[in-house]
Amino acid sequence: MSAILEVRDLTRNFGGLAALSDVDMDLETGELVGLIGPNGAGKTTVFNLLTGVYPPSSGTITFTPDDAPIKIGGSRPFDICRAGIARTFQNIRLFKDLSVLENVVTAMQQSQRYGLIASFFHTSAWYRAEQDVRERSLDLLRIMGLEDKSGELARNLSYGEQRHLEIARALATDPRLLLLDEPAAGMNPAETAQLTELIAWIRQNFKLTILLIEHDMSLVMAICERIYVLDHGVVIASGTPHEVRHNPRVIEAYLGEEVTDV
Ligand SMILES: Nc1ncnc2c1ncn2[C@@H]1O[C@H](COP(=O)(O)OP(=O)(O)OP(=O)(O)O)[C@@H](O)[C@H]1O
Repeated sequence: MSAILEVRDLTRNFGGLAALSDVDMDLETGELVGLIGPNGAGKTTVFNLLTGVYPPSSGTITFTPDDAPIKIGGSRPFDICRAGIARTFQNIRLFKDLSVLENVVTAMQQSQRYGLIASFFHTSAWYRAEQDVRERSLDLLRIMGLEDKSGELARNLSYGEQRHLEIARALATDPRLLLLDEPAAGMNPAETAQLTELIAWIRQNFKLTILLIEHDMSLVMAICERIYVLDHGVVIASGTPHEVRHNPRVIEAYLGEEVTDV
């Protein structure tokens, strides 16, 4: 295995607040890694820096999807997405007034390169490419269990279905590294169990590396090979689920009874 992501001394300040301080993190290609910590620990800020929402105050992020390392700290979100990092959001972000299928199609089109002339004159090559995007989008909806809903407006989906659609949109950009921000938030235990299996399946079949923020410990402990624990912007522990849930610093910081019970 080789490192697909190497984060060194990552720091982000908001005014006087150190949201992240000197964070180091390594992801091997193909790993499924959890990022946990109490509210306000800095988890989403890690995702925001990895996807270019904010530049780091200092530190480096090196993404190596293939052989050539890419320094992404400070790059634009669009370029980072093109390089192969996709994410979902804690607060679902969909085009609520587009159909389910159109939501995936628009995400997939972002990562397509049409020639200006082809898209302006709607050449036959353009039509073929559009058809291909539509078919691959339907395939993704099938995988996410949303095929029957492809014509529905996104706003009419249940909360759990909207979370599945977000993942389909992220997969549509053909990522190498997928960042999932609380994918099970708002789901009941049965939905969470189903999602847990789906995430493991996606990782395996799309040959993805996944970094997962999640408060639901049953999901984290079930599928993550390694876990990083943040508290007040600092990595206080990392290791296997077993190591992390028995780490006194972690228990004290936030997990307490919940993790020892898992
Ligand atoms: N754009 C911003 N401006 C100012 N402060 C911010 C900004 N983004 C995050 N913060 C602060 O940085 C800290 C870390 O926030 P972050 O959202 O990364 O935490 P989190 O671990 O994802 O929390 P939660 O589990 O509640 O989502 C918090 O104190 C938050 O208020």
